Amino acid sequence: MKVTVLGAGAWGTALAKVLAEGGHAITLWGHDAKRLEEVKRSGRNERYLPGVELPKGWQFESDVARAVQGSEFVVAAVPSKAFRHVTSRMPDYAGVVVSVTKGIEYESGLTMCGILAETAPKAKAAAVSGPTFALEVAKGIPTACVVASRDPGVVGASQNLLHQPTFRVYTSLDILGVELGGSLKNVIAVAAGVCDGLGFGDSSKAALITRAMAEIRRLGVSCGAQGDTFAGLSGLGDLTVTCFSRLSRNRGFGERLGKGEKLEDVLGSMVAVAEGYPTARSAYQLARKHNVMTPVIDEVYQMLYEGKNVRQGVRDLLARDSKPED
Ligand SMILES: NC(=O)c1ccc[n+]([C@@H]2O[C@H](COP(=O)([O-])OP(=O)(O)OC[C@H]3O[C@@H](n4cnc5c(N)ncnc54)[C@H](O)[C@@H]3O)[C@@H](O)[C@H]2O)c1
Ligand SMILES: O=P(O)(O)OC[C@H](O)CO
Repeated sequence: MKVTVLGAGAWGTALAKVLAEGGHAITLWGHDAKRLEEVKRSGRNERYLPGVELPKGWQFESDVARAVQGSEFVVAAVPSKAFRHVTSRMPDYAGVVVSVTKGIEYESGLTMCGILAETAPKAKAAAVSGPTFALEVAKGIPTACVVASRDPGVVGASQNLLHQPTFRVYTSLDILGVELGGSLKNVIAVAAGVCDGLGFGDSSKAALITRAMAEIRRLGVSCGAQGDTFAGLSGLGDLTVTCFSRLSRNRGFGERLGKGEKLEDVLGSMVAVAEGYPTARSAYQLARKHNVMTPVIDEVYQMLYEGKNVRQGVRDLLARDSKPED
């Protein structure tokens, strides 16, 4: 198959490698032509995937419309803040677009496939999520993910495309649930990182994850997703790995805040995207819109957008009224 990958960061490059190893012809698009040229020249993407040798024979393209022309599949792996802009440059594309971006647009409350329906209405949308760190996937370390679409034909074709010996792909028809699971876990991972930065223990984190799972499910179901989806790879799977892994940018972001670094300094020094930062604001707004109780998301939002002290945030979470576990 001819596959275009939009996004030459860690995840786009890692998936392009997986797909190339599966025998597909890759065109890689990146918004930074100079960096793309460097990847082409060196056969590596050292900035985002250090030490990983890339397969040969890829096409490199810095124009979106040209990049997607003639491709049966597009994998969209750009940061959520750029998703609307990038996909609006392929308005007539009518093949399958698999979004692997995790986020919720603040202005519209839409997930990436919701945006795609506006920017590329002829495209057939699918979304991937699950416990998948780019560096691990690029090194062939086994994992599994879920691909979702409302169209069973699209979901089957996307599964066939992505499934590789060390990259196991399950299917789902709950595209909203899969997208929300992958997006909301990033906000919780920031909270998990704060716990690490404050020197809390594994028990603290397990308690946080379990209670956060309840609120992700509540919010997701209120938005129209299926509750069971959040017990799967895009919910429990992705939440667990992101909250515990040393590789997670979102967890690491929270850890630095927990250790007392200033938000502006942390944001200013990050090379890679931490989607939990913008998603905290979108999720907080979504929870208000649907009138859903989201105590962990609310605390993360207040720490990131209202200057709340991280220790006070933890104290307030623990001081909430006693209640039954539901
Ligand atoms: N890295 C992972 O392990 C992983 C796994 C699953 C999902 N994701 C998701 O994939 C998406 C992309 O993440 P990533 O890890 O590849 O990010 P990254 O930080 O590694 O790379 C970001 C890429 O986006 C580019 N970029 C920055 N601003 C842009 C703009 N305005 N327009 C277009 N491109 C722009 C950068 O040049 C870079 O190539 C995120 O939503 C992330 O949550 C990442
Ligand atoms: O490094 P993070 O925190 O962006 O997480 C990457 C992936 O979403 C993990 O599945």
